[in-house]
Amino acid sequence: MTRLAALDIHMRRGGRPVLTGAGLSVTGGECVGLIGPNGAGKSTLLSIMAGLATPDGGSVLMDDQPLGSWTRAQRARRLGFLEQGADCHWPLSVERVVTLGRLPHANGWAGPWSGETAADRAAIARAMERCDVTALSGRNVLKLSGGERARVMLARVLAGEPDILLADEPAAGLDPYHQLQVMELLAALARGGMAVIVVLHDLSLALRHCTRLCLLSADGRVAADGPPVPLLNGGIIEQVYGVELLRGGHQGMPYALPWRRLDMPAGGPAP
Ligand SMILES: Nc1ncnc2c1ncn2[C@@H]1O[C@H](COP(=O)(O)OP(=O)(O)OP(=O)(O)O)[C@@H](O)[C@H]1O
Repeated sequence: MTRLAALDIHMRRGGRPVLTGAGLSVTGGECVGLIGPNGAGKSTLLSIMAGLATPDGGSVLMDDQPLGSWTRAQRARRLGFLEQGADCHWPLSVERVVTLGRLPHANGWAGPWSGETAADRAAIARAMERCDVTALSGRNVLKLSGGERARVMLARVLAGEPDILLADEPAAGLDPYHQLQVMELLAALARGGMAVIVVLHDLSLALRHCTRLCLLSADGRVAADGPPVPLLNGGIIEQVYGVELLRGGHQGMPYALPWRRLDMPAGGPAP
């Protein structure tokens, strides 16, 4: 069954149309890469699917029921949303920030850091380990590097053990090791049954780790939606981004590097 679906979404922002009939769905076991140029509406679509923005037209269904028919608490337990550039502005320890991710499960806690159950503590520890932030546990989150903080914010979402994860550029700002680690984690979560949608700008990460790609074009529509390799070979990605891609393969996996803007001469920029 489709776990989360956005159907025929229309949305205006700042007085102009951003999404013009976009649709996207995800089932358990899928890791869907949402790609497209800056401003195409990827974050807007994700926030609509998370129930944080109301579209001008179209609908969002969770388990085939309108998202609005689920209570806030039900949504919070099932839908994990990592917004673009998610951050924490309070001087809390890493462990406390991650613990906040358990709030949707806090049946009558006296406070956010008291009365956690063994299940809460296990989920917090697992999320921290998966995001490689266990060693940072006692550190003030405001004193971490940007990339460390990004991993803590992902751990906070995973601590809630959602069965749908919407992650907006979780690899942005991470070093190559942690980019791979985060993408391997998302792919593994999907293989374990989670429904994952991840916004990405790195096409090689998207090709390698996603089971499907959804390409939004600048006019706010879905230009293509399907398995990564045929999508890449079809040329639509290059057309929508306006770039030539340097394509290759390694160990049976494809990669694609932005090589040349299509509005530049074939030899590239003048020296
Ligand atoms: N609060 C807002 N008010 C006005 N316009 C907005 C607002 N939020 C987003 N927009 C506009 O909506 C369009 C889509 O923005 P969105 O953030 O969804 O794009 P995106 O595809 O995620 O881009 P990026 O790849 O740069 O993150 C952009 O043109 C943006 O300027």
